[in-house]
Amino acid sequence: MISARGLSKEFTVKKTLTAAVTDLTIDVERGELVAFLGPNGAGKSTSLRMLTTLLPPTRGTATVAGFDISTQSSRVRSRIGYIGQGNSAGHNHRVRDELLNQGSFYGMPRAATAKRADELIESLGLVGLEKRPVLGLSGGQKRRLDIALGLVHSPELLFLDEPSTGLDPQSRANLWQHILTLRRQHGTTIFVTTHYLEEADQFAERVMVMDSGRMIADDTAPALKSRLAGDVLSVGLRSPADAARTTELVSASLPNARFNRAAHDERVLDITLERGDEVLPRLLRDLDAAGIAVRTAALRQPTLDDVFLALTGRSLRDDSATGPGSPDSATPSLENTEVRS
Ligand SMILES: Nc1ncnc2c1ncn2[C@@H]1O[C@H](COP(=O)(O)OP(=O)(O)OP(=O)(O)O)[C@@H](O)[C@H]1O
Repeated sequence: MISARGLSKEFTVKKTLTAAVTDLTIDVERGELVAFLGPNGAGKSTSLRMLTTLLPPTRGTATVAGFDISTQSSRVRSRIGYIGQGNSAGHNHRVRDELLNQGSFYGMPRAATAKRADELIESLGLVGLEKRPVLGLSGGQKRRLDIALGLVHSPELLFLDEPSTGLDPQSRANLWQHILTLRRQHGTTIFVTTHYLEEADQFAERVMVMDSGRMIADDTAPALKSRLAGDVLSVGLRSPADAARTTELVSASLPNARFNRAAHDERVLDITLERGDEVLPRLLRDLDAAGIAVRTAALRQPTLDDVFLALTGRSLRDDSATGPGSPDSATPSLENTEVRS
């Protein structure tokens, strides 16, 4: 469904060159659900915009749904759905009319559009809201309408750029249920960017991780976790100095262990290691013998954030903490900047 080779995009703003995406080479099979992860500014949206023909690549090639993104862009567009960040602006059009308009935009016959609109209203939980102006929808309802709009022309492939950002946990869970149902019913290939690692872990069968414009991992979540991240032993100590002594002591006996201070509390040390369950009792004895008091100790299975930490030495969670749309997020402020590519 997607085959990209060396896809790259550079922007020049005020004579400064930004390599937003460098050498993106991926293959996505029909029916796959792929989560595309990365911190703010990693190049996820730019990749999506190239694959959806919205942005011409600086270098490289790609075919999407069987057609070349550069030379056959209208054929690509007619076969894909793209739901960008914050698609449905608040306006007075009614939900069902929006869907009908979208159908005519794609040149669909009116009767077929009406049938499709009603199917989508049903399957995306918008029944009862058909005549409601878009302005009057909740955040979760708007996102579901966005997805319905992206699906009117029955695309084989759906690109979703951070569909659940800004939604409360319940609406996020609900949105994902709809996405999964669509996929089950129609076999739609789904390519989704998200800041929520748990979502990628739980729902995607394949995870791609991007950092600084480059793809740094591409596998199933369990494979990435077992290959790149060990168990994480989180030890709560009395002081940052005790955390430093613990780091020294543990690294002497476990040279492969990796250490990370919790961002929220300098006294909490996360130790990434293998066979944490076997190591924990011995480690507690050693710390006790060294006179280091342990306040708390918890062992957990690795997460995708641990994978990112292992790959880059940074936490994806910390990088993403600002979230899109926040003052610290570079991309939205550039959205209207004129650029030369
Ligand atoms: N239109 C543009 N003009 C100039 N630079 C841009 C433009 N769009 C993106 N960039 C830059 O390209 C890099 C990648 O941005 P991109 O939006 O693709 O990242 P992202 O991973 O989608 O981030 P986010 O998670 O915040 O949406 C960033 O350094 C960004 O500032």
